[in-house]
Amino acid sequence: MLRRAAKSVQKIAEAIAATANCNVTIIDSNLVRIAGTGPYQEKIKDYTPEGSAFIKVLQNKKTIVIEEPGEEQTCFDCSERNHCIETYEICSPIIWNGEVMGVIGICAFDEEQKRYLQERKEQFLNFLGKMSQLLASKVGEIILFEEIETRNRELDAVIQNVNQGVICIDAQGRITHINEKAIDLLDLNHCIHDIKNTSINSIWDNPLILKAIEDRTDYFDQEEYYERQGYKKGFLTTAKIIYKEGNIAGVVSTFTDLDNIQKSAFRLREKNTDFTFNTLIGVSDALMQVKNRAIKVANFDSTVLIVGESGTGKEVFARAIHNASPRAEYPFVSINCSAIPESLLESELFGYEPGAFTGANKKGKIGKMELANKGTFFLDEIGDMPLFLQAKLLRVLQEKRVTKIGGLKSQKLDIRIIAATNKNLEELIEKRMFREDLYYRLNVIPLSLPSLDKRPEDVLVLAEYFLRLYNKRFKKSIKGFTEEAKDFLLKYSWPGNVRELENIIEYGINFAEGELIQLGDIRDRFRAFSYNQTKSLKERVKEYERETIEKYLERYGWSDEGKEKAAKDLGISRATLYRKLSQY
Ligand SMILES: Nc1ncnc2c1ncn2[C@@H]1O[C@H](COP(=O)(O)OP(=O)(O)OP(=O)(O)O)[C@@H](O)[C@H]1O
Repeated sequence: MLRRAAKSVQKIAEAIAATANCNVTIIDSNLVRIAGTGPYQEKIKDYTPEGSAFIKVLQNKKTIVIEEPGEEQTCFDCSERNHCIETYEICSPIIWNGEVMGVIGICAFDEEQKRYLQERKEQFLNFLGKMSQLLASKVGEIILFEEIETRNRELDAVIQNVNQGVICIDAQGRITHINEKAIDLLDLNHCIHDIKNTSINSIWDNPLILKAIEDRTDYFDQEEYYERQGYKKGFLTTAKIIYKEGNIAGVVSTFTDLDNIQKSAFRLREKNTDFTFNTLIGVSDALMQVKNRAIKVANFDSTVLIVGESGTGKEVFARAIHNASPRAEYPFVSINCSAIPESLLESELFGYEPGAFTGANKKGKIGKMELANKGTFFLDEIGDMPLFLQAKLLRVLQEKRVTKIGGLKSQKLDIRIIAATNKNLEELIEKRMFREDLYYRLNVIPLSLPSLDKRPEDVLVLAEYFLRLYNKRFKKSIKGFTEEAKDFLLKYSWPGNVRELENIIEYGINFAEGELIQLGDIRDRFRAFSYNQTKSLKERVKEYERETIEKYLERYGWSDEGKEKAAKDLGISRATLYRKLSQY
């Protein structure tokens, strides 16, 4: 420690030497001479003689006075005993935090100096004790300062390298720290004046960091919008107040680009459901025609309305369109209008401000439409949207702005809309259950997905595709299907379309024991096929489906939770279950 403060230690040694009119030497706890005056100056950095009195001072943490150097017992072990040039010496330990960090020695080299020290021995003992304390605290201070400097540099490196904007202000709102990322995010790169020490107000109108001071409250993950000279950006901000003795000393604010959060949230969420036109399987003309149309429209922002029976692939088409569009880097957010209770659908779509209604989350909520900003918003089962929301949705689509429930300010929206339904919207319009104006707004590019029974060429191609998919997922290596099983798959009417086919292949892979999936491995899934000969296949499947759903709901209960469990066990989405419930 003494070595780290060597320059200051030498200065203190010289000051003591001048006062005492003698020479001074200071050694550290490793017996290395750190400072010295007179003959000891040239011995700085050398080790002190072996067995010298310094070792005893270090060991015993006590001052030693050597009246007759070389003659006293203290000197008997010293390697320099016979060549000692000193005539008198006082050695005192330097103690810091209870540890000896070194020894300070005042030495006389002639009789005059000896007498001078001897006569003022008590005074010098006292003086040396004080000097040791001073030295210890000085060294401690230097080391503390060095450590603070190192921590500051580390902190600065962290602040500069985090992928978030960081701004620190003092209690008066003056910027004390701002990192490069913040400068980038706030578009301040071309600012000529130094931003540090200026008021935050001069670059940011009404920022959350100042609100934290006003409200004496920390803010966590708040949405905030920055606007300056035509440049606009949305952030997710956290502001933390720093207190000193109960008073606000400053605030540290960290903020992240809302766009990036959406992108990464989207990446995390969507990783496993990355559908592209390449993963849209099918060779039939009927499918290829819609696929080609979809590929053509993917590049443009036009609204798409996908119509098709349940399980025909409406959602995968929507995802493929999104992934092939310039919006692919941004979120694909979907909402199923029939799976969410009417009362919640509005807040799911538009979000709400803090305290908008009783029972609402205190922090408010971002609506799904806003979450989809810059990306694609998929409105599934649009035919099930209640009329009052249809009117609101229409307004949002017309104005391209959304207002949260309980909010006053509207937010600009840049989203592409893809809607889907398995209902006949024209019929719903006639029954006054769907707004005609909304229908025309959505039906810009209609895509009609053919049901699987209209494209038998796709059945085996899809079956092979799902076989590969689930082989990989379940680490199996089933090679294919027996002729009998293939024949059966081709004859079946597929009321549940591709989803049903997928479920059956997954089921078959679970039960197959040989290299090929046999009819016996999957027949159980078509139990309706084997009885009630007077009914058509479709009717029998429906009957079986109804019975199965009923059985599961009897088991789990008809509550929302029960329905969720039943849907999970049955391998269908909650939306499909609700639809089937109303159908049956
Ligand atoms: N052409 C296809 N290629 C590969 N997989 C497909 C295809 N069509 C549908 N699927 C699969 O079938 C299942 C059902 O598809 P999807 O959910 O898109 O249907 P949907 O029409 O939206 O159904 P619902 O109306 O019930 O919501 C999904 O697991 C999907 O992966």
